[in-house]
Amino acid sequence: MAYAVKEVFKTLQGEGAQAGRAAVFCRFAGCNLWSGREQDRATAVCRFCDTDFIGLDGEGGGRFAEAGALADAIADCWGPAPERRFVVFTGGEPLLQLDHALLAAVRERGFESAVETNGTQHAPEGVDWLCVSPKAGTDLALTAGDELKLVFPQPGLDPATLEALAFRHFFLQPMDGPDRAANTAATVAYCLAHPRWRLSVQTHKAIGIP
Ligand SMILES: C[S@@+](CC[C@H](N)C(=O)[O-])C[C@H]1O[C@@H](n2cnc3c(N)ncnc32)[C@H](O)[C@@H]1O
Ligand SMILES: Nc1nc2[nH]cc(C(=O)O)c2c(=O)[nH]1
Ligand code: SF4
Ligand SMILES: [Mg+2]
Repeated sequence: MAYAVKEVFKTLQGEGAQAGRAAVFCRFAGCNLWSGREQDRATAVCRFCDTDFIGLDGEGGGRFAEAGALADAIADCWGPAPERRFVVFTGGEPLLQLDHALLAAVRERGFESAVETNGTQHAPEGVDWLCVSPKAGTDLALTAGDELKLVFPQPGLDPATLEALAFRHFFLQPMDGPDRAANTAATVAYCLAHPRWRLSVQTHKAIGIP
């Protein structure tokens, strides 16, 4: 299996329950809910995406012919530190490409793995930390995992409809964009009124790191 990767970079996980933890981010190219082209945004299923996931031209990006080669690139990006090795597979939609061979290859190199997914695709066995971020107008294939992280507010997707799902953590993350300040205030108010939900701030944006 070959992998199309936009970028591989090391930073701190900015979001959710693992926020603050050093991680290599492997960002796969492509998504099933938006082409990634600005001219298609208004008609896409997912219209608020904050990410460039088109092409292979980012830092550390490229086409990797097999799992071992991509896992080597991830390990090189992490560097020599032996403890708490952590890779976050994201995109684009990582579950269009992530497979058992790649999960096994990063585990062999000492990594815990996490996935950031829109939840519309099934996940291979062996993901250590599954973060599902549902999108309005889609059907969830993944209804269990470690954290559910809903971008808020999304017209047509009431958080209450997700509360019965089998996740350990329930986060609301303010939708970034022109209305970020108002969306943050609305998210704070929702968490205060519905304590099942916790606020996830995109801390990397707040402090200006990738
Ligand atoms: C770029 S997505 C890639 C992974 C996957 N396609 C997904 O949607 O979960 C990574 C995370 O950023 C979130 N996200 C995307 N655009 C956002 C925005 N404008 N404001 C806040 N979070 C956003 C997504 O919901 C997801 O949790
Ligand atoms: N620092 C940092 N944390 C993140 N957590 C999820 C991200 C993503 O784009 O999937 C992301 C990202 O792009 N940067
Ligand atoms: S599903 Fe994820 S990667 Fe795809 S457009 Fe939406 S936020 Fe971006
Ligand atoms: Mg991001």
